[in-house]
Amino acid sequence: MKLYLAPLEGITGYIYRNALAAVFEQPDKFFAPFIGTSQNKKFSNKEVRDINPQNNKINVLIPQLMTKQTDQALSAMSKLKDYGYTEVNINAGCPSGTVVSKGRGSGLLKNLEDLDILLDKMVNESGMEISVKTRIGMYEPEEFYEILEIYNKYNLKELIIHPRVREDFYNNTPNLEVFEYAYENSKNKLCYNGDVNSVDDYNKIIKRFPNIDSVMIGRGAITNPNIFSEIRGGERVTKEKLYRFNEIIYNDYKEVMSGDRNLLFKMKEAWRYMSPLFENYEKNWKRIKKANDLIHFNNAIEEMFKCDIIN
Ligand SMILES: Cc1cc2nc3c(=O)[nH]c(=O)nc-3n(C[C@H](O)[C@H](O)[C@H](O)COP(=O)(O)O)c2cc1C
Repeated sequence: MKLYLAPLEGITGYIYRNALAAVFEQPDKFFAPFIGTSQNKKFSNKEVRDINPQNNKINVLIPQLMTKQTDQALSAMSKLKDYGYTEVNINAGCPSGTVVSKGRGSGLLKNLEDLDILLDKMVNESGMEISVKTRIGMYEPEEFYEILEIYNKYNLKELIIHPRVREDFYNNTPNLEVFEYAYENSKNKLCYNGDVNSVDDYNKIIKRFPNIDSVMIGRGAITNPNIFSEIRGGERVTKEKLYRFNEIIYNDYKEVMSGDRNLLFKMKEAWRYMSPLFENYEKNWKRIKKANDLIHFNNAIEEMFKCDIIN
């Protein structure tokens, strides 16, 4: 079973990915947070930094496009090819209002004719392999039956399913019945994504769906970046490794970010997820959240590291 790190915009950029790979066992693939397309678009400096292979000291990176327009998609793909990429992932899952209103992300699932045309061009004219990361619909899980018919028309590298509808955002629980329908009817290789936060969660998924090809983990891996190793039978995450990981992202963000405020914001975002790994974390997480300068932040982190890791 292959393991993937999900893309998390604002969190799993190249600095984060490199630190994960330097300290912990790597997943089989990392997916980069989305790049949005637009007319005559040049990649921004930030986007180039993120996907430039020279900046990515990890085994495999798959770039992701947030797109609706075929001409824009093809143009972005040709640039990605110039960086040496042979595979691209399409975002058909993002639930954000500004994205969906433009018919992108999970908004792609509103108009299946357009989705069909987009996939046709990307699969047949780009010369790249295409994978799709999809939700199961906009409003109702039953939408997925028709959506799967579209995906089944194409030879995708893989189909990654986060079995929630757009209206769920991140609420409710993943719909495993609909995933089961995909398991029985997808012509493409399947990857499961959604709420895998522990080795137990992972085992439940692969017990029920033993023939899937891969499992993608997002928030569970941001909370515990050692989760890939633990799933493969490795030891529980240690404080020493987390300490090193924290040090690396702190120093590397510091180098590229302008101003302490941005660095603080970035580090707090990571610790929002990581804090619950520690016993009685609430008090120290509050201190981290409240820290308005780096001295207070670092003191709060030192206090957090005095606590044990939960088992
Ligand atoms: C802060 C945040 C940013 C995300 N950014 C992206 C993104 O850029 N592309 C994408 O396909 N999904 C994105 N997602 C969705 C995740 O990749 C994943 O599908 C979702 O969190 C469910 O998996 P999980 O329960 O393992 O986290 C994002 C989710 C979060 C919480």
